[in-house]
Amino acid sequence: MSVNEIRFYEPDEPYGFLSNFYPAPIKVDGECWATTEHFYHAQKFTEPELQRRMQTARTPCEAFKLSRELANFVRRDWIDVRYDIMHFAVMEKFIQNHDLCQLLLETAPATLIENSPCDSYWGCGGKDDGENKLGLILMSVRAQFSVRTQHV
Ligand SMILES: Nc1c(N[C@@H]2O[C@H](COP(=O)(O)O)[C@@H](O)[C@H]2O)[nH]c(=O)[nH]c1=O
Repeated sequence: MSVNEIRFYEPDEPYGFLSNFYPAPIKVDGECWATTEHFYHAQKFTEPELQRRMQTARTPCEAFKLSRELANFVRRDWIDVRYDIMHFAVMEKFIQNHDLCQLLLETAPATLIENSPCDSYWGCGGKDDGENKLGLILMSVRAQFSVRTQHV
């Protein structure tokens, strides 16, 4: 692995704080979410009851699995809105968790890559040719915080 590149995936591995499964709580419109993963999956649903089930999932993995079991109820425009929702969630994660924001800034200028063998949209995918959208969002958020820090 090049020093110019940081790969992350599981929350308990090195750089695991970059994962959405990492326990970094956020509060949105007065509602608390244990991880960005809980929040992200809840946004797939319009029914408050289903959102609640995501919010109260015991682990991010449980929210992930539950959202797949409820695939028939996912909002129709999900593919169109998921990127912006993820960007919002990741931004909030680092706005609201200052220690993690500092760690994120310390990863610069490395390229951040979600090392997911099974996700070629959010991660690098099995053949390392995925879109790595989560890594791109993290770098975009890092750049925004970096600019803010320079102007303080
Ligand atoms: N599957 C996975 C991670 N990948 C995460 O799964 C989410 C993708 O959800 P979806 O858009 O429904 O396919 C997204 O947050 C992505 O970063 N991360 C982890 O630590 N462990 C996992 O097992």
